[in-house]
Amino acid sequence: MITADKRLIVALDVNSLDKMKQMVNELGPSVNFYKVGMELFYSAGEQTVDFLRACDKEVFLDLKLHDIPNTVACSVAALTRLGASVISLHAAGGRSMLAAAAQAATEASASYGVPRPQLVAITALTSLDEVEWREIGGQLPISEQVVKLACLAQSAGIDGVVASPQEAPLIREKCGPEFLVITPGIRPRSAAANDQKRVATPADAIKAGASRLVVGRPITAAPSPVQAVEQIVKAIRGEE
Ligand SMILES: O=c1ccn([C@@H]2O[C@H](COP(=O)(O)O)[C@@H](O)[C@H]2O)c(=O)[nH]1
Repeated sequence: MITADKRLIVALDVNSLDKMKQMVNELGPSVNFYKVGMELFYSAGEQTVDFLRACDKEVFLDLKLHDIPNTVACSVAALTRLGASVISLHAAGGRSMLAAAAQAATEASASYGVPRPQLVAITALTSLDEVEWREIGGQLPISEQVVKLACLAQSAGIDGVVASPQEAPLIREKCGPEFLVITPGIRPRSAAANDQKRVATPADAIKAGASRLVVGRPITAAPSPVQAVEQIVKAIRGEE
């Protein structure tokens, strides 16, 4: 079995604690970073994070917070207590919301005695193409808006963004090497795109400057999830 690579985050998009445990046990030591999203968190709650932390796995809590500054800041404080390494919120919430969230993460981690989670801002969902983007009022091309939101998030004290690998080079150029760029929309050549529109292969995403890749169905729906992980990790390491 291949050694785990922290650049791969597996999305646990299932609807029960049992299904989550089954996948985590099946993948064993080949994966050390998991994403808990809305489906799993709303189905099974905090126990999901507790289980993963007890297994010594890192957690990206992808709840995509988007509300007024006070509500998001209080939610970040509550989630910080759970011990996730990364928490997401929407860049479109604006500068005040982003700054309040960053401050809440710092204060809550100190008061709960847990490491400060990294906050990442959702830019434009990878399921959107230019047509749907314009339909919701997008004025700039997606890539320009993504970079604009990344710069806004960075200047408000946010640690990184979630974006498509297609925008990663532009974000790197503007936001520098330390800024976290997490990319979903990852599809190995043989995998179906499903509902994703702005996609790239694992190798191309790394070359484009992604810090971490989020991969769900190409692993969790594969005939052998372990083999799928092995292939993706090899691609991340440039060994394919
Ligand atoms: O823009 C975004 C933000 C988040 N996601 C999440 O990533 C995974 C992708 O799953 P796949 O099965 O590999 O498509 C999923 O949990 C989304 O909620 C995203 O896809 N795009």
